[in-house]
Amino acid sequence: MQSIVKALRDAVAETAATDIRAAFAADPDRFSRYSIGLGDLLLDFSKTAVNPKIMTLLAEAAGKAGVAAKREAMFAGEKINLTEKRAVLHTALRNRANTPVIVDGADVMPDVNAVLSAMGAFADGIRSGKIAGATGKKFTDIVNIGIGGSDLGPAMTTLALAPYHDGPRAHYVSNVDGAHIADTLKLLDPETTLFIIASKTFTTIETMTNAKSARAFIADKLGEAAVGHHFAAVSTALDKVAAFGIDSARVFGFWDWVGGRYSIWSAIGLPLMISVGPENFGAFLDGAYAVDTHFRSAPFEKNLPMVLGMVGWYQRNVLGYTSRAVIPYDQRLSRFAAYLQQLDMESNGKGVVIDGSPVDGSSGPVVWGEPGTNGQHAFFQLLHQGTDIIPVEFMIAANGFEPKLRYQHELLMSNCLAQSQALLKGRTKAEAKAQLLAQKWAEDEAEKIAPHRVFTGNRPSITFVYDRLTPFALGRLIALYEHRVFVEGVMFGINSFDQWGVELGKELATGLLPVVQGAKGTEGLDSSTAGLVAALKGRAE
Ligand SMILES: O=P(O)(O)OC[C@H]1O[C@H](O)[C@H](O)[C@@H](O)[C@@H]1O
Repeated sequence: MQSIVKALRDAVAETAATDIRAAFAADPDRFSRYSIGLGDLLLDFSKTAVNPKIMTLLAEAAGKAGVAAKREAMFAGEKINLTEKRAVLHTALRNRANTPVIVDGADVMPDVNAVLSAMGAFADGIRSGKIAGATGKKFTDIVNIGIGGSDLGPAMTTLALAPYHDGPRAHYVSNVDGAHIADTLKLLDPETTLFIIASKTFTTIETMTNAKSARAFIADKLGEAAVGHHFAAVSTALDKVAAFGIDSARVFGFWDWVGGRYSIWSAIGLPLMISVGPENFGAFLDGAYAVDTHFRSAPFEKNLPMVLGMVGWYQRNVLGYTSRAVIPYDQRLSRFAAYLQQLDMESNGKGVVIDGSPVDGSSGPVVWGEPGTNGQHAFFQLLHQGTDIIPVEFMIAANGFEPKLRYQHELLMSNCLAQSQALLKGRTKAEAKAQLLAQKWAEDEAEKIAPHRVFTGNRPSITFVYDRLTPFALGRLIALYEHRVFVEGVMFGINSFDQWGVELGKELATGLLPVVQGAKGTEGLDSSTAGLVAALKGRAE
């Protein structure tokens, strides 16, 4: 891969690829050349440092790394998650064609369909009031207790699809900090609250601890016998769920071939389904399926996940950009960056390639972001004038859900476009000075102040445009990013589907609990950790 990285670096230098402004000036067709679509979704990557030579080399790099063959291995259920010896089949969960998907000699689709229809029946029952609380009252609130992949997906999507929300209110408790569950329960009536305990492993300490607090909330107010009416669970570990005491009729399973951060399409999506109804949940799956089909069939230069992934890899590994900002101009996508942080950074933040040797070059970038326009009034300063180049990914719908507030949507759209335009265009010192002079600044002062008002420009961005944030559009957007992570992971040569990097901290926390509780001393700890334990103890009331 290093030879192609070198070829790309040479091409960047020879073609002055990072002078994106000049590329626009030289080519009036640049937008149509470097924007591609899928249905109403448009991906404009013309404001990145690509040109014909770079695109040819990126296609060659993808070919050399075997991206297409590895993609097919994933879809076919091969055990590409080698360190956990598992298949990677979140795509089977939205395989709307229902074609067989074989794992260990058996088709997984009958099980996938059975869980989906059980979820649908349960969601309908909760929504209609047919399934009610212990005192016969209809559920007005559901509380999902989960963390990581068992929280971020449903929490992000429930917020994103608020206009479709006609079921009970949905709340999400994830943090082991008692403040989270306490603040949530304060608002709720136990008689009308349903808890969904979501955990792939059903061992995660945060979730198990919050689940016990929720259990006490019901048992204390309504009695032990009421507990069964107020709990449901989602997990791959059905034996552990049974041990917790949740009735098997209210347990929705999934499988070890669904990674936590890829599980929104599984029963982990139950709170979303209860919120927006099974039909809208189906449309959400349809959107993802449309991307799956496209990813497998579209030619490289028209393939959205391929292009997004290869441009991302190029920006990270060839151009050396260390982070990327995801800025939806869509308030309802305000948790999208948090969701992508797990999807991308837990998948591609790795130090070794598949054979265990160190990554040659870089692996995944830091992913971060906040919705626009808010980000503009906070950290955009650094995006425009900071010393690091940070590629930005904008997203904007042509239509909101508030026709009476169309003017606000027009402001939103113009701000989104203005930001990518400003990043590209910049402002020269001469322009800055001329502006100051026009504002009647003295010549010598204008000369001194002008550098502060210079924008280098040529800062890359990608923009997504879509009709409206429907369930279908949301499913499509998430699946697009999932496959982008896949493409980049193949290019980095890593296993995107394990997460060993989260384990050490968990092990150490288990060891530190008795120290924090005072049952064990601080001997053997480094002096910082021992000092911090003492500082906390010294302040405990
Ligand atoms: O669903 P669970 O088994 O409770 O896991 C919840 C989360 O915690 C783990 O530490 C992993 O890092 C995540 O990938 C996972 O989504």
